[in-house]
Amino acid sequence: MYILPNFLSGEQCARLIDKIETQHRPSTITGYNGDDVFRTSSTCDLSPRDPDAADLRARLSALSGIPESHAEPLQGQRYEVGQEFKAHTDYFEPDRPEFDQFCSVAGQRTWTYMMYLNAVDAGGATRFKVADKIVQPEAGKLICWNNLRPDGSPNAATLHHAMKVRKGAKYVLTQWFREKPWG
Ligand SMILES: O=C(O)CCC(=O)C(=O)O
Ligand SMILES: [Fe+2]
Repeated sequence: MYILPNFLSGEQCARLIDKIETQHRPSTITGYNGDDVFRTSSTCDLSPRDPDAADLRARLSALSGIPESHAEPLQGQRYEVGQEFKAHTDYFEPDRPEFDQFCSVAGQRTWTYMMYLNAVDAGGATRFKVADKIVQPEAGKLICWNNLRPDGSPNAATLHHAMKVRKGAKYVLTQWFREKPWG
């Protein structure tokens, strides 16, 4: 895992928080596991034509060396007090029925690039249980990791939990990349 503080400017963070605030829907998960409170946050789908989304896609592509065409649409997440996303991985489980539906065109998710847009008053850290690492939200901080091992198999050590916000709100932006071009 890599961490890059101050990847986004304060102005860009504020502008993106505004966009998430004006447009968000309840978050979903790709494989229902019977837990209705597994992911309680809201999600904002940013248009690929949004100037900030386009700028970040280009910057993250340059940083990662992954072609822009492999980028999923940029997503914002918003957590209120008590909201969380329990321990999960970002790759799609190869043995689950939804695998073909989600991976048939663009393939598996490879790298996750996640940007924190604000510091949270209390709570809201991202805990990597297997890697035994806790990352604290900080405005503009980028964290990234590869969801796959060198041989292309899913890396279970990327398991992570967006812990409950205890005070204030939390906003993040996530850019996921795929093995093949998106759409
Ligand atoms: O909000 C976080 O700290 C993590 C979010 C996350 O893991 C996800 O959206 O896949
Ligand atoms: Fe995640």
